[in-house]
Amino acid sequence: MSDTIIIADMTKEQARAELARLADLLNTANHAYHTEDAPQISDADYDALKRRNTEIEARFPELKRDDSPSDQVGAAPAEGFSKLRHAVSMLSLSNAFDAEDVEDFDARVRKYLGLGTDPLRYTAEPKIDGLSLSLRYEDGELVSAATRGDGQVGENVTANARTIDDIPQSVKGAPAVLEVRGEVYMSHEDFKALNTRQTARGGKTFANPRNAAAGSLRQLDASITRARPLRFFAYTWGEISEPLADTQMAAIARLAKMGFQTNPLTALCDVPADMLAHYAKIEQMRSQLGYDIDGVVYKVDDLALQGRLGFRSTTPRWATAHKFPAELAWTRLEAIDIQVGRTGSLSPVARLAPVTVGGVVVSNATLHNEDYIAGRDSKGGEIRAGKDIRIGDWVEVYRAGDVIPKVADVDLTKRSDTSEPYVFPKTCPQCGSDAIREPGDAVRRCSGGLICPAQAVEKLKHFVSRSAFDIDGLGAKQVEQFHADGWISEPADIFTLRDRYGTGLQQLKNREGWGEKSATNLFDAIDARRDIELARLIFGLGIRHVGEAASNLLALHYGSWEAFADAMDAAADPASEAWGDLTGIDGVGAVMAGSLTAAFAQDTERAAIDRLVAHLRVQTAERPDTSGSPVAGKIVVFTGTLERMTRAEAKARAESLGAKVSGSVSAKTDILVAGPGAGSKAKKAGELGIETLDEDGWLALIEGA
Ligand SMILES: NC(=O)c1ccc[n+]([C@@H]2O[C@H](COP(=O)([O-])OP(=O)(O)OC[C@H]3O[C@@H](n4cnc5c(N)ncnc54)[C@H](O)[C@@H]3O)[C@@H](O)[C@H]2O)c1
Ligand SMILES: [Zn+2]
Repeated sequence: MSDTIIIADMTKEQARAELARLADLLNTANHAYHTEDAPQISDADYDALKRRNTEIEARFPELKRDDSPSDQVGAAPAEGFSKLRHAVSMLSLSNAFDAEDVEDFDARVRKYLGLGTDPLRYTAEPKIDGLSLSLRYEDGELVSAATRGDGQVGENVTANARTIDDIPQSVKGAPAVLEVRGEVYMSHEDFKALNTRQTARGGKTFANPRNAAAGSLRQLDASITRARPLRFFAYTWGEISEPLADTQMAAIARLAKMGFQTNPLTALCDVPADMLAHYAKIEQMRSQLGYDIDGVVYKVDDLALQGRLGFRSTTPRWATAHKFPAELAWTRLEAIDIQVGRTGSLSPVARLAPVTVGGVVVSNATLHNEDYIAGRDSKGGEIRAGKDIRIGDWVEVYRAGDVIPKVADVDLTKRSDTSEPYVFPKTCPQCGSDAIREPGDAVRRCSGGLICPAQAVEKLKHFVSRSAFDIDGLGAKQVEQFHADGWISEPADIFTLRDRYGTGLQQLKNREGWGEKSATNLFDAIDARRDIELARLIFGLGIRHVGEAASNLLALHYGSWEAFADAMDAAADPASEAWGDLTGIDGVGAVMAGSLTAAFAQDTERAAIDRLVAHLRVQTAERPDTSGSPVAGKIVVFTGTLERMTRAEAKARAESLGAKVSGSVSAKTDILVAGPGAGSKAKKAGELGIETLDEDGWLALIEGA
């Protein structure tokens, strides 16, 4: 908005045109945010536009439009939902952005009430970044649930609300009519897991937990909402047949007693300084809460005073939202380090002059890969308007949810004339081997394999990780130490540690952090892992593309280490039957198969695997006992969208019940499980007369098995 006119200099005509432009922009933004759950601009930009609109209206009150954005709350209910009219409107909140705004709020309230300097109490509580929901209970039973909509009429989401664990179906000790209001939100952990699941099944991912919560609650099909882990905090109420209490604090305590979740960070404040102190405390805790908040809400505690203060057109006079500054900051990029991963990937990391972003000190940020640094996406398109990132640049850093900070922008006006574009290394900084970028891969990789110390350490860390060998007392830290001291350089070395260093325990015992007991425990824990499940061994090898789920599939398919290793050798020839058998496993594609056979065919890598296996007794993978399972031996195909489990979960569960999961429908197929959007497979199954179930039907079939 660099070319916008300063409000003080505006003519009436310019103001009229500007108000029209802002109404248009804000309308579009509201629709994208509230109706589509997919904002097109940042909240900070939206707030700035809205403020500008208010300021122009304040200077030219006669120009205020009938459809002024200042008089609007949210957006009208979306098509498809039935509508519910709120008995008491659901409004927005006025905003405060700094200490002065908070003091002004207190002064306004006092003036309105004619309180002078008499004591006045407020509550202060986190502003949850989700979407508001109104729950209506009649005689203690939940009868309806509605979103805010435009404040007067919301969307009927009763069936969806019933799927949320935090929302009681019935409450004891409530007034005959009780509308409980609060925020539906999604935790960071659940948000991440949801996006992972969505990616795995090719569904849409969400930009942030708020969008995910809104998109999940506002579903026409409640079974989708059920599959999404939503949560609810109660913080206010609508229509009530009798008062809950005399104060905000006591009313919330009563809701908590009825079984609603209420926020534990709610505090009573006697003066604005207390409010600011609580704000600072909450801001400090923000990154550890596990869910998104975007500010602190202050409310007059005395409900009689709330009643006297009442409402403006879109906001109560007795409350305000003190917003956190955007989680953005500018700082200097001091260096770019290259980290080498387990599979040799070279990952650039920005080393930053330390800066506080949203209450947390940040000194590193990810730069993803060389294209990202150059200002391009993986398809060669421009990002950041094509601006590249150079050492010495001033960069804008942001945090989204609780993930690693990222670099959003570069300030070219502060770039030094002598700076040069960053040259991404073409050799591995750890071992000097060529770093190669395969066509179609965004990542450059070290070709050094096991001679690369960085890859070796990462491989060792992976080897001892939870889903692999999971050796008690041998975590990432110990592995790094042992590797740095030359005690271990490959997994096989772990199993000779006792022979090499255990005599008298002198050496290990003398190391920092180790005593005789912990040393003995470590050796024993290592010995206990000489008996290992085939799936853990396959996963522990750390072969690229071969994850935990695939390792389980491979173990079940081949049964024993010998059979597996022989098959990998034979499958080196893509014309072989073994290759066909390998790629025929549902869940193993050609890319994974290629990666597996290459690892076995590569001499040094193969030798290291053989050295490891020589120390192990690999258990044969037992097919689970499936006698009595209704689907044992059946060939099952999944198609369409599954809403209550991921495809991988569905497959794993079916296999654990003795079914064979196949990727395509044929005359041999016994059951087709078809979710919404099932296409040709469902049609074919119909033609072949194959039993077809929906997801619920399938779950009912295997229930209790
Ligand atoms: N990026 C965009 O395009 C876009 C568009 C529209 C709105 N927005 C954003 O949405 C917000 C404006 O929407 P709004 O009208 O809902 O105002 P708001 O979010 O600033 O405040 C009102 C809402 O706060 C919520 N809330 C959370 N915790 C609360 C608590 N403890 N007590 C009381 N209320 C609590 C309630 O849902 C209430 O409806 C702004 O943050 C704005 O940036 C962004
Ligand atoms: Zn290397």
